Amino acid sequence: MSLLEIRELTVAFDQYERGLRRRVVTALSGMDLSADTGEVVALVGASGAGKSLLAHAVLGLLPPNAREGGEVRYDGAVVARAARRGLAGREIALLPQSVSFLDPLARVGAQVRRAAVLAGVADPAEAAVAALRRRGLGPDVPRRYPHELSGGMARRVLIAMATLGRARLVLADEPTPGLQQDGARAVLAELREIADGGSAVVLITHDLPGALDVADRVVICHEGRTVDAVTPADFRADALSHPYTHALWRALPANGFHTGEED
Ligand SMILES: Nc1ncnc2c1ncn2[C@@H]1O[C@H](COP(=O)(O)OP(=O)(O)OP(=O)(O)O)[C@@H](O)[C@H]1O
Ligand code: NI
Repeated sequence: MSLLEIRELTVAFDQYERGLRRRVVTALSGMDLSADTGEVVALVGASGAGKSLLAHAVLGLLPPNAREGGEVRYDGAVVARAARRGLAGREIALLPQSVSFLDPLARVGAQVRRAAVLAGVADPAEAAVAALRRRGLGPDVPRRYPHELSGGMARRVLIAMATLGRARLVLADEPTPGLQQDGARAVLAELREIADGGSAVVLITHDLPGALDVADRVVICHEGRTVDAVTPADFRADALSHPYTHALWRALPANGFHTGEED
């Protein structure tokens, strides 16, 4: 049994039109994903396929109008939605896709320190400064507010926050946009190291070549459901059976063909 096992996860949103009429919008219709200690599992799929929703569901972060079905198992047991929030920080670290996860009203230093406290590190203040320094963010950065950061700097702050503890599971939701190519490559290498050090990593990404480089498995989702899971070694035209995965393969730059499906 893997550290994280998601089975047939479904998510539907209740929406109210003109106040009274209720409409149910299905966003996830059956996502399966597992990730074990030592593994990097990539989750790929077009924009809107439901990747971030899956990550948020694991941490019980979906809004109250979201209805959930299926199972999320962590460390061998089904964990109910409300209890999953308690796993955030020390057990599970989220590297959020959007820099809007930063609190606009709090200084960067205070937010990184709070993440260090949640992660249970010995000296949170020292760990926060060290984590920022490690990302090339100098001594003036802790005093800044999020709006005083560039996109790339904000991304590095989020990476610092998600990696300063030793979470058993890291959910990295598109960790590389806004970073230079070298920086992006370094982040993927670091996620690989985190897995090799004994954590499980779920890497949500639009960078399929990057995913094929670092991941042990690539899970492919399409319109709210997982459709395929392949190892990078099997990501070859002659080994792929699912048509959507095949289309992703053809869309790789090396294979010279564009489907227009991906970003
Ligand atoms: N709070 C919400 N209410 C209603 N629908 C939502 C809500 N949050 C997300 N959705 C819908 O769920 C679907 C999946 O969204 P999600 O953000 O998980 O996609 P994604 O695969 O992460 O896309 P991207 O690659 O662009 O980040 C989208 O159609 C989105 O509009
Ligand atoms: Ni997303």
